Amino acid sequence: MPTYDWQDTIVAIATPPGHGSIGVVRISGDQAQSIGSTLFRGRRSLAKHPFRTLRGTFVDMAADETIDDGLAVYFPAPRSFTGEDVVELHAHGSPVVLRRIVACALREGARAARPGEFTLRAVRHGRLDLAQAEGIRDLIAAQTTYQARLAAQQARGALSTQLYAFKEQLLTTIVHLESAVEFVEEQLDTRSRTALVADLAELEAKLHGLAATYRTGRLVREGVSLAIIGRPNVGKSSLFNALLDTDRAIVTAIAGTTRDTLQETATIGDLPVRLIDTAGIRDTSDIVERMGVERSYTALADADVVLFVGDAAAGPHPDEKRVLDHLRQRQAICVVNKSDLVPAVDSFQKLLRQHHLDLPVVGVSAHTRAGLDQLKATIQQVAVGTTFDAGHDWLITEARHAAALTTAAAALRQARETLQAGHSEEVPLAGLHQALQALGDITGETNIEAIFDRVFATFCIGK
Ligand SMILES: Nc1nc2c(c(=O)[nH]1)N(C=O)[C@@H](CNc1ccc(C(=O)N[C@@H](CCC(=O)O)C(=O)O)cc1)CN2
Ligand SMILES: Nc1nc2c(ncn2[C@@H]2O[C@H](COP(=O)(O)OP(=O)(O)OP(=O)(O)O)[C@@H](O)[C@H]2O)c(=O)[nH]1
Ligand SMILES: [Mg+2]
Repeated sequence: MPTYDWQDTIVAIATPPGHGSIGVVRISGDQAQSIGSTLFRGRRSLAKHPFRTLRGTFVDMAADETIDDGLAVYFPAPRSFTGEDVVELHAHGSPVVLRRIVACALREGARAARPGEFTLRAVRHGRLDLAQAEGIRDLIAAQTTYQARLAAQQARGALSTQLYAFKEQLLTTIVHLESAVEFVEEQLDTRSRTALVADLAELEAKLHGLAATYRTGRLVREGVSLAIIGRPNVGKSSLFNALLDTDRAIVTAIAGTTRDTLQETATIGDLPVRLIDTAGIRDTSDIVERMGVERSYTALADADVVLFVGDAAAGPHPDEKRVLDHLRQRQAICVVNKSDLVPAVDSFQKLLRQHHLDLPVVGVSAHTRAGLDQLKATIQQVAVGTTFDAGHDWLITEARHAAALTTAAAALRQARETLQAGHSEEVPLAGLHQALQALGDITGETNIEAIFDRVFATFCIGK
């Protein structure tokens, strides 16, 4: 566990690695201004012009050489992102230049920042809570607009505000019970016990409800894997390309074209999706094709959602039976491709009924793109259910939060049951304090270094 050396002045490149039009080096801590002023030479001094974008040059004192020319900004504490003195140096986006500026700052007494350390300091100085910090991290990592929106709301405190309301409610109950413990004449009568029990049951249901959104929230965060399975030549690779909007996979009229699985990521609706194209499933003596077919079965087994593709022109085929046997108890969709040639949704519905499978069937054409929108909507529905955008105020996207909410709800239940059973107030109080602590863990109020270490290890350096 690293001990936090809060006195150090830290430095890091804040922009992504690689060549760009500009690049930013950020310095935070007591010495930020003096180190920044040593490095940056302009007509106007940083110290005397806070919050101003100043023009000047970056110099390497030891080599007595100008490194680059650029801009610098000084944010005096506590009016900065970290709540400490911060200096930003905006140079050209050359990794060589940026690394050299960092090296100069290190020589002047700064220390290289660890992952997430700027944000950690913002939390430490009360500029953000832990859940907001995680929101910033998730915003940076977001792959879909929906993920970004959710993460930005969390960064602005949307989750923290809800938790705050829960904690207030818990505290009111705690105060009520504590005073019954303190003053014997304020013993709880049966009526107020009943009212408290009802309040706790309501709060417990809310916590459970919020924790339960993680099922969907996890998918929003991690995405779903989607395997495209079917007989050779039904148009799996064509469908893969159509869903990706590229010519990623090779398509030919020859059955057995795809030999190995291919993976690409895409966004379907609001979901990040990992699409997997597979080799057509059939008996074959070709050793390469046979290995491909084995991989198709593995992809079929591992996928969150299976697209079972049939050929409308060819109609249902006896060989399809072996694939259908793998679709029981699975999240799957029957896709009838080549529907531009002949409509065949009915005959595939019949095939499924014969095998006692109840799957949605969607007719599409990878060629004309007809039915693709309906297919995408069906994928989203099968993956996350109908609840996706139906009335969630909020989605929990973080396992840590879901676990803490579940712990809190369990502690509340214990408190409620002991209160109801007529135990003395100390017993339910212990549960209530436990619940309060679990909710506090989410926003980092409890300041447990172990939690901080785990969370901030998932940040990038310079953030
Ligand atoms: N150049 C730059 N852009 C950035 C950041 C940054 O650090 N630098 N951010 C970092 O992730 C985000 C913005 N976050 C920030 C939050 C607070 C303050 C800040 O200095 N707040 C002062 C107000 C300063 C003023 O308005 O005069 C304060 O609230 O007191 C700056 C950036 C996104 N864009
Ligand atoms: N008319 C029509 N033809 C299609 C459609 N989709 C694919 N095809 C044709 O079907 C043939 C096979 O397409 P692929 O996408 O390679 O089929 P596949 O299922 O990946 O085949 P394997 O990789 O061999 O398993 C090609 O000639 C495609 O042009 C469609 O929607 N309509
Ligand atoms: Mg193929």
